[in-house]
Amino acid sequence: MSETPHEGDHVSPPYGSERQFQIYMAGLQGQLPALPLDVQELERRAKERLSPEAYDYVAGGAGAEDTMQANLAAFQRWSIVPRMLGNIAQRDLSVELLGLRLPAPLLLAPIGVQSIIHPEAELAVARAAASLGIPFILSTVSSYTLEEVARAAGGGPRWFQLYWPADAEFCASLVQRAERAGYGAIVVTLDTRLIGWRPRDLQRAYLPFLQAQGLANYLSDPVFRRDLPQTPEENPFPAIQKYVSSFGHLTLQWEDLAFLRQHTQLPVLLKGILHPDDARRAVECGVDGVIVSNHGGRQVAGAIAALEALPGVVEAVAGRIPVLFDSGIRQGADIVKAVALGARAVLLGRPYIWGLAVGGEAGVREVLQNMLADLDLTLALSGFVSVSSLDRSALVKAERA
Ligand SMILES: Cc1cc2nc3c(=O)[nH]c(=O)nc-3n(C[C@H](O)[C@H](O)[C@H](O)COP(=O)(O)O)c2cc1C
Ligand SMILES: O=C(O)C(=O)c1ccccc1
Repeated sequence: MSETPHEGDHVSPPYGSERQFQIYMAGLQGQLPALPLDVQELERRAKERLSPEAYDYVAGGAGAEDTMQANLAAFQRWSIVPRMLGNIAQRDLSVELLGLRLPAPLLLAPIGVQSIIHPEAELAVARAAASLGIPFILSTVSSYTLEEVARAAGGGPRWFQLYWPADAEFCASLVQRAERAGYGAIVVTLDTRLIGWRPRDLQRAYLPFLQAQGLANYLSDPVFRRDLPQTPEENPFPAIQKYVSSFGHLTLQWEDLAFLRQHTQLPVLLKGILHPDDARRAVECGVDGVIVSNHGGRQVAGAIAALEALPGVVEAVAGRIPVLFDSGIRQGADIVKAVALGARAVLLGRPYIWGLAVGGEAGVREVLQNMLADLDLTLALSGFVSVSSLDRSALVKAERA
């Protein structure tokens, strides 16, 4: 089994200017980038490849999708104020996170049921991430088992996202499998104990896991399988039924987090924190990190934009544990802004799924390489040589709406 990398042996991404140069030089040989660099254009290309229901499932959000849009708009309300004439020859995008040194303040967000996007699904994503030393967070509802995905990742860093099931013994089984398979942290997603009101999916009556998609970690689990009247191979419906009825653990409360500590040695992070009081509560519970996120606007229509929630959470946590961020990261400047507002690192969501749809493993890698290059150049041109030197002084609140 693979070891997760330790401090010091991270893969350094090449400078953004090197990637730029490669792209221009390849162009002289008549070879243009395989994927659109513009993320909206990339999404349009993905839409052409995907079934309408799979596209809408990924692209859509809760209610009138106002929070999903607000996530992007919030980045426009902060502006970088670049500084000139620093020495920017030597640059370092790396950050320390829970004992790991990451090549950049970037991880891949957990996204479920990727087999609706591409047959290689999470395996392709794991390989692409590992090739760059970027950690990925595997969803509980993955299309391949967490053990299969771990093998695909080789020695690449990986975390496991937990949808905490109602059955405690099954919950323990999942986290222990993740620990054995070399996942380096457990990310407990708190914002999706029920699925949000998503008009696009409801209009099509589309729920991927009702077609037994995304159940790999359930069907491969001895505890989950134990009391089924028939094996899932004989008849998938009892398993689907059991999955649906136990998915959201609606009576779970803060006190129950101690249960995880008793069943795993791994660091625990809470994903979906938006309120400063919840952030304080998380610190009091002894968790190792929080992720500010509104699930890409897929859960509570009308919820606060994730970036708007970030400063309040950072203040409440007061440096005691790392604060991560997702929901709306689309370009290098967005990472700069989130880090300047106090995020240790960010999670990339939908954009890598568009890369997967258009180009499989190579598509994901290209999206990541472009993101890293864009981040490096944006940082350097703003006058910074390291991610760790970014702070609020890099930003002003924009005048425009
Ligand atoms: C299609 C889709 C499936 C997702 N599945 C999961 C999941 O299984 N577990 C989870 O914690 N978050 C899940 N998320 C939320 C992402 O981890 C992340 O919070 C979100 O995509 C960030 O928003 P953005 O993609 O707009 O940047 C999913 C998001 C999408 C778009
Ligand atoms: O669709 C989602 O956002 C999500 O998190 C999810 C929840 C359950 C199963 C698959 C994905």
